[in-house]
Amino acid sequence: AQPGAAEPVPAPMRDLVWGRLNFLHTTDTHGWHAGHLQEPQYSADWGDYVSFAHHMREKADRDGVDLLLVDTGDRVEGNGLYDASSPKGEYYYDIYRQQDVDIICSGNHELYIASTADGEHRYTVPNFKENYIASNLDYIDPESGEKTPLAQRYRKFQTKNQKLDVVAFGFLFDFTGNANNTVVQPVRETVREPWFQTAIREETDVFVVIGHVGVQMLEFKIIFRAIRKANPLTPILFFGGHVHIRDATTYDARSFAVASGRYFETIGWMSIDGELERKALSTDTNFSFTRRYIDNNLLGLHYHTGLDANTFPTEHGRNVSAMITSARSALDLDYAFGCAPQTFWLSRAPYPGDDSIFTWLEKDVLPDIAVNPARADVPRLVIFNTGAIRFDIFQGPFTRDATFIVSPFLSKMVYIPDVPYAVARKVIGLLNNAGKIVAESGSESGSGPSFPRDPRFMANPEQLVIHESVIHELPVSNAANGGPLLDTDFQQKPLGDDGAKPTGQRPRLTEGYTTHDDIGRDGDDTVHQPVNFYVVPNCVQAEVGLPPAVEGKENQGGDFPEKVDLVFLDFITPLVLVALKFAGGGDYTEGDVKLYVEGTFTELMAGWIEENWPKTC
Ligand SMILES: O=c1ccn([C@@H]2O[C@H](COP(=O)(O)O)[C@@H](O)[C@H]2O)c(=O)[nH]1
Repeated sequence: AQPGAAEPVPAPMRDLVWGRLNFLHTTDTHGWHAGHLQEPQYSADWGDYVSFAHHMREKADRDGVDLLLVDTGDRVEGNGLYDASSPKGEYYYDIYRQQDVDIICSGNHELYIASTADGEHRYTVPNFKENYIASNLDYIDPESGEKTPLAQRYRKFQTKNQKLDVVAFGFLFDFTGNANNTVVQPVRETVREPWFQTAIREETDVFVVIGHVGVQMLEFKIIFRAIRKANPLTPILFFGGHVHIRDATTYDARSFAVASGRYFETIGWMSIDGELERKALSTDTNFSFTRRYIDNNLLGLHYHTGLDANTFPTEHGRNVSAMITSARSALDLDYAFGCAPQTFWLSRAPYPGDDSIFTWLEKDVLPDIAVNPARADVPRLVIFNTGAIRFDIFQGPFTRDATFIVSPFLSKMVYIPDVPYAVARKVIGLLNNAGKIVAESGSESGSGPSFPRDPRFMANPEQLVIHESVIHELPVSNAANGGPLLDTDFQQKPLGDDGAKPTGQRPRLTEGYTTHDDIGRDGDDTVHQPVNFYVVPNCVQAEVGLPPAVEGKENQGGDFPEKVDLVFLDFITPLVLVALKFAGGGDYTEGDVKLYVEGTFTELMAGWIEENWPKTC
């Protein structure tokens, strides 16, 4: 862990179940390779993961089984360690490559900006050579304009100890927001390609499909159906990501799919046991699959390896932690812009509400930063897509690191001047009910105006898959009160404890993930006190220079201006233009959209904090 990181706390644990073929999986790490310095349950760093993988590989070798490491993309954007340097990623590429990842692919965040995709092409692909797979992703060379696969389309290899044959693919969901130096082929087209049809007919013991794709998303189901059609009996293992949640499912009795969360809070575990050699394959062969979501917590990593603070760190792991420390220091990531007076939550507190980060933005920040001196007298509606905020703000120092953790994007505030208020006021509602509009407009069948991007992409990815708030009124288990662990609290062993302590001394539970996936409720390696999750809208809106809205009275005219400036983040421009059309505003185009304030939203927010929050805590 990094110097100053929160000390991990003991918690009740569930063991890992090893099989013949075992996997460790990371996804959507978004630059959090220093770990979560402020959260004890996720404070291990990439160096600790290097040590962990080393010990786990040694165990696999001792037991004659195999262990593979997988990463399913979105390694960048979302933390100062990647975002704070200029150019971005100056330290990240060398730190990330220290882990021996056996199968790796790209996420959408590697592709939003052309220079990030260039970085993937120039550094990560060569760093991981044949381990990098790009089944549906091409790169366009800036000099020659030539389009080539970003990496090989698939990989066939043998495992180290059992010499099992593996055919592996690496996919990205049908992403359309990529910069113009990459091409993402829709998955339904890729599975029809001759190379894919050849690959799925290779002789193999197991197929491994890794992808920056949620395990419940259509793209994985399409791939599953295509492979299964040609291979009725072969096990197919899926490793997914993108939607930032812990999740697992099966597509049939011989397949298993796991997604391992986000932000390096989770190291996913999957194992498969059974007679894997294809010569033994018959309709009677049964396989057993397990999954665990390992908290990225040093005590947990010690627990799963049977080691302690002295025996766990390897020299390589320590060196990687030191690389991260020196990068964080060179980037001055602990510099504090101000002191957050309270914690503001992204989805752990209801919106609107005093603890919601979006209420804070709407009431305090947006009215102050969305100011164009030349138009200061024009009332405005300022629309902000909630996906532009990525993480909570914790009470205490708000650092340079936190600016990128909270808001990593380069979005700027743009506007359309003098929009009739009667039209502009409808936009927020339309954006927040956009799915309905798409359906009602008939655009899915090709008629009527359509949203050029999936409108749900205005919110954070987890909001795409969790549609209702999850509110825990009471602790779910007796253990949640620090009471004795009962059988109903699953098969737990207290961390750092031989289980012999009197029940009164059991550790209290820390807050964290309590995952309920299609397999059950026993996936998390650590038993946590559950946290609430609140659904938030796609967009929120600050009204500046308008009379305070009175419920049901907006239509009464009088005090309301005839025209307003409609201000929004440039990321949602295509969606705002369509919403204006639906609102009866006619055909506004990109040509009507102008820059409203200089600087990125991230810079403006950091500036606001510097001016408005106390300098020290
Ligand atoms: O410039 C941007 C880019 C992205 N977003 C938001 O991020 C999510 C995508 O997050 P993933 O980590 O790729 O899943 C997207 O839906 C937007 O809400 C943004 O606001 N601005």
